Amino acid sequence: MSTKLWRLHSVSKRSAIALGSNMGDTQEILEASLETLAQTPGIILEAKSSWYTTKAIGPPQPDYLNGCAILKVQLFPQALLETLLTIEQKFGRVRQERWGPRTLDLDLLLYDDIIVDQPNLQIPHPRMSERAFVLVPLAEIAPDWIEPVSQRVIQDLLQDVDTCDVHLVKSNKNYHP
Ligand SMILES: Nc1ncnc2c1ncn2[C@@H]1O[C@H](COP(=O)(O)O)[C@@H](O)[C@H]1O
Ligand SMILES: Nc1nc2c(c(=O)[nH]1)N=C(COP(=O)(O)OP(=O)(O)O)CN2
Repeated sequence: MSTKLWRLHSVSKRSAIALGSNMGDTQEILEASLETLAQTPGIILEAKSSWYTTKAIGPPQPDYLNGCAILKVQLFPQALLETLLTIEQKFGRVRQERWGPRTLDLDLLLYDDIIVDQPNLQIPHPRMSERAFVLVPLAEIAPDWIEPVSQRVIQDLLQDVDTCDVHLVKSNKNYHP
């Protein structure tokens, strides 16, 4: 995947992303999408969480496999979003109904401590603080990251959500890229 120079910071920023899949070989898709991200110019994979099965929120559909990753990025937020959407398509993502099933969903959760409110991009992700399927894996790899709107750390936000539908499938504890 090529990256134009104007999309590169000279210094690295830290970003958190969420990964989800409930169609196809979900674990294979999530692992391969991280590999693709790690091979993208301007992106270094810093940490990945364990994988969790989670009950789908939205219309009736299969359970999801969810996880999170921390990236060191030289891409500006819009370029990072564009990269995520391109990788979703590469893995066969088709947009149909809202919150419908998908081979791959990559959401940009956090980017350093900045707040972005643009028509096509909101950071922090506007629904991350209410989603156990995001907070459980994110708390594993970034418990002390401050969510800049609420000014609360991730492990604190996790205390306010019901985690009973989030189950550990594959531990990536002690994973070092
Ligand atoms: N923080 C965000 N991460 C990913 N996508 C975002 C974000 N903020 C706005 N968007 C827009 O949402 C759709 C992608 O929807 P999904 O169903 O989550 O794939 C895309 O058009 C982004 O521009
Ligand atoms: N358990 C679980 N449920 C879900 C999941 C998911 O990953 N895990 N993703 C969804 C899709 O959210 P989408 O990215 O389409 O919309 P958003 O803009 O609200 O994140 C909807 N429901």
